[in-house]
Amino acid sequence: MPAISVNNVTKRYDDVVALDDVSFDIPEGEFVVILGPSGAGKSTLLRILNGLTPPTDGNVYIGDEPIGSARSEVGMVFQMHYLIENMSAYRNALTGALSRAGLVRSLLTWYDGQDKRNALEALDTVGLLDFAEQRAGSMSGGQKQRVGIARALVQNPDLLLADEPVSSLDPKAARDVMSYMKEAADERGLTTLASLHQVNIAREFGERFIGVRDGEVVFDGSREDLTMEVVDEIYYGESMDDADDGEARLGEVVDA
Ligand SMILES: Nc1ncnc2c1ncn2[C@@H]1O[C@H](COP(=O)(O)OP(=O)(O)OP(=O)(O)O)[C@@H](O)[C@H]1O
Repeated sequence: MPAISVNNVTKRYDDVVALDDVSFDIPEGEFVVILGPSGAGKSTLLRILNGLTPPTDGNVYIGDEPIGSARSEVGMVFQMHYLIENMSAYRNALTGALSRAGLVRSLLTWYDGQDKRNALEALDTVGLLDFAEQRAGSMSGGQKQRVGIARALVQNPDLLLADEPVSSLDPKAARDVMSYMKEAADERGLTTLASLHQVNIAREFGERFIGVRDGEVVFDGSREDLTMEVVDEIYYGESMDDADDGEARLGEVVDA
């Protein structure tokens, strides 16, 4: 059984078709990168997988459960990390446990010993155990994003979703964050979907690539298949050979 099954999903916002009859399966433990230009539908797809947005048509299964009943199994890392700046990295990571806690425990923000061990282990996974007591607000962008990953891991998800997790970071910090995320996914056998704009970083860490353009899946393949021509097709809707100006526009995307 695939870890994720997306079946004929369409999402309309009034007359905007954000996703148009999208289908794919993802086997357990695969690390998938979603590529596509601004407005292609990447965030919409991740929000549907997280149960935050219902599809207009079609359905999504996480394992054998339809999405909606499986939200706490899904951890999410956002572009804006949404950390509580005046709390320590450890306290922020710990809040990941609340998504699985009952209402009363959540309201009392009461954590048990296992939650605390999980938070420390997750901080260790992202290389921040020595910074556990540091205030999140005083951390670098890359460190904050790693705390965001730790918080998602504390949720003990089966599926990790990341919506442009490194787009606000410089290339070195972006690589660091992606390698911690990949390591965490490998260690824990997590199925992962990350949308990324930096094609070179995507190629380094992705095992499979799904290209989305105008709400449709226009590419689904391996690193070997993700040629410069394919990247241009995903981002510009035409191959380099067909481009009017013939400039190496992939460079714009790679350096973005
Ligand atoms: N809540 C909403 N209401 C109306 N239209 C929306 C809403 N959310 C997304 N859209 C539209 O759906 C389309 C897909 O948007 P989406 O945010 O999924 O794209 P994206 O690929 O994630 O873009 P970006 O890379 O800029 O984040 C766009 O045309 C967008 O304007």
